[in-house]
Amino acid sequence: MDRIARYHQTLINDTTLRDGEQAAGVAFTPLEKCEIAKALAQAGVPEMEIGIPGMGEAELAQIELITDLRLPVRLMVWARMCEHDLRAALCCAVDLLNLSIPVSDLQITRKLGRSRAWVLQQVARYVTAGREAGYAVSVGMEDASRADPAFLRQVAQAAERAGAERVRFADTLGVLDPFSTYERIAQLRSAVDIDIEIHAHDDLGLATANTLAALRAGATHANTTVNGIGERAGNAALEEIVMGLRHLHGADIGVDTRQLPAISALVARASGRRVAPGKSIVGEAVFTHESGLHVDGILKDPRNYQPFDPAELGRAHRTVLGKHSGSHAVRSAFAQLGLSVDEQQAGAVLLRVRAHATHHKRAPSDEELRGFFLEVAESSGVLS
Ligand SMILES: CC(=O)SCCNC(=O)CCNC(=O)[C@H](O)C(C)(C)COP(=O)(O)OP(=O)(O)OC[C@H]1O[C@@H](n2cnc3c(N)ncnc32)[C@H](O)[C@@H]1OP(=O)(O)O
Ligand SMILES: O=C(O)CCC(=O)C(=O)O
Repeated sequence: MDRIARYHQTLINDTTLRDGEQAAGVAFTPLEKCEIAKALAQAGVPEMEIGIPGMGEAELAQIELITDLRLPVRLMVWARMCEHDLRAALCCAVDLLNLSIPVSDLQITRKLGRSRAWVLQQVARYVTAGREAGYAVSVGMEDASRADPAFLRQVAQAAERAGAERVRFADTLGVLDPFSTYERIAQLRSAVDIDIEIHAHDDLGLATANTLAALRAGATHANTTVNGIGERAGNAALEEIVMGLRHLHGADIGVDTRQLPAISALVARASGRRVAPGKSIVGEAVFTHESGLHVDGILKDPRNYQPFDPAELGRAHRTVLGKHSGSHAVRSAFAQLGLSVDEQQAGAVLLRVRAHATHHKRAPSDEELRGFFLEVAESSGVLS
């Protein structure tokens, strides 16, 4: 299959409701979980990881509320490869079990106190058990990025032999870059025929870049979270992956991007994690322009300073006046207020705008701009 055709098959598995909720201090109410699941489904996200059954009754009840919604999406739950978690997971009416096991020598020995041979046995045993119970199974390879690549291949092959439909390559600590991600996923791709999901963390700010690199190398699924929330620095952001695939890889994966800002706001409210103004795609300020040359360019043709059309997100460009404004911006701002200023007056207003911005650290209001206009007009004798 050619590269473009493959990207069009890329599927999002959104884990806002599992890894997203693992962000320290985040705890969704059952209603919030349902609202987020509904919003994601409505936007066309095809698959979601919705919780951890092994956490007990309350989490199981929340999972059931979501499965009862009968959303047109595949649902997954996360479980360790142990009897306790498997038993709990088998209570869930979901399509997919993600059965997780650490695969780096460090975590196998220092966390589990086990051996590689034990890991391979667990994979065969738990994948078989999940399949026999009638579920599709993904094997979550925790800390895959720090694992010996040869052993990782063995784990993935054991998963495939036992009937798993997918392996999840977890860069648990966000320690890869796009080049190393590409190599690791390409190696895995040549070792198994089953689906490969990339789960990238953002500790070095590379989760989105690494996810896109993994997809280019042959991963079929991308694990994302809304606003990139998740453990520590978080995960690859849903909105970045969807827009990145569209604009960098020419692949539209069927997610309605106009719904992303509202979903971002919903998750920000429910998680208590505010979205930074400059957060790509969904940040409040990412289509707001102040700098003189940029505003001049935008006014002449928005494409001069437009990585993509904000209308794709149901958003629009906005210009504001501030310390870095130029005369075209000033004259345009006044024209919008129905006031006309000449070149010289624009220069005089600009000095006031700069002083105002430095002092108040915000753009002047319309009222304040009218005040500047009057001051400048008076001092230039227009109103005398
Ligand atoms: C990288 C990731 O994000 S993986 C997802 C992690 N998510 C979470 O931890 C959030 C939810 N977690 C929880 O609610 C709880 O931690 C539970 C319910 C999963 C487990 O709780 P508890 O049993 O009380 O113990 P605790 O949280 O300390 O778990 C540690 C145990 O799990 C074991 N363990 C860790 N990962 C695995 C695994 N993939 N397979 C089997 N056992 C595992 C540890 O070795 C340790 O076992 P030990 O007691 O024999 O030393
Ligand atoms: O094992 C998995 O499914 C991945 C778990 C996870 O969240 C991680 O490793 O960061």
